[in-house]
Amino acid sequence: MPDGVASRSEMGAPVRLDQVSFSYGEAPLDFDVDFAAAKITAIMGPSGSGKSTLLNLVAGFETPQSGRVLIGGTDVSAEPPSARPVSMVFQENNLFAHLSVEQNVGLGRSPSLRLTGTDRAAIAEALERTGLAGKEKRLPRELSGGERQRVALARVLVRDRPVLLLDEPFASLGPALRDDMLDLVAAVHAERGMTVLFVTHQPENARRISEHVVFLDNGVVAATGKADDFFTGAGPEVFRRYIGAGDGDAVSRDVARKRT
Ligand SMILES: Nc1ncnc2c1ncn2[C@@H]1O[C@H](COP(=O)(O)OP(=O)(O)OP(=O)(O)O)[C@@H](O)[C@H]1O
Repeated sequence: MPDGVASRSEMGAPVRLDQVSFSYGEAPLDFDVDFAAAKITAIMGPSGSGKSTLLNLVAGFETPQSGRVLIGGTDVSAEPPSARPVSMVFQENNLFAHLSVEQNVGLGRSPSLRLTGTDRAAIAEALERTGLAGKEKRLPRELSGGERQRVALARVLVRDRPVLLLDEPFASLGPALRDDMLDLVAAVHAERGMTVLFVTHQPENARRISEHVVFLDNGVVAATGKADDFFTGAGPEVFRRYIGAGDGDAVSRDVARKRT
């Protein structure tokens, strides 16, 4: 990639949740888990198992009641989201409706949109990379769903942070477009080596780009391992039943029963 956007960043930072406890007021969530530096890890598990909450704890949108969040070995538990070395892409609502494509991407460089020549070159490069060249002046409502997610990815490119959090970012797209987007994430990961935490319900999505799997159930990490093992039937039984059952809640009840 030319100099404008991306001098290759440092390798991704490891992410650790060290005995993190958190609750929205109901059942507590307890996470004690490591995410390998510079790898893509799929976070899977039944609905309500705590996947989005885990990402929000890493991003700083939620704060642990006890325990620590470490990124690159540094305790960031008390840092606001803007101070953390993290980018995040959600399923939707990533963009400001009143700002153009170019401006939405530019926010990744400067929250006030005071952009230098280097910033503008980086933005142009990221738009080219994500297939959005020519659509710079459009507003989000003038884009397709897939294009909007490309804008969010372009912003990630210009931010160039060592950790990327993806919360079901392509769930609303059709299968072919979803595969294109996953391949784009994989290509960017191959170039930059950031640490990616990828929440998904879809085993085929996880399998396509992930090297590791963290499986959550009822607010705890129920299993971790290599994606190759998990998706070739050699993973833990709890995961095999989740995939096989196609009914996360049934598995969840089962695990809950086992623990009591
Ligand atoms: N803002 C909130 N206020 C109160 N409870 C919440 C809030 N967000 C999530 N929860 C609860 O916390 C638990 C974990 O939710 P979370 O969204 O992390 O699960 P998830 O695994 O991402 O689910 P899904 O796959 O359905 O998106 C659930 O019991 C959920 O109802």
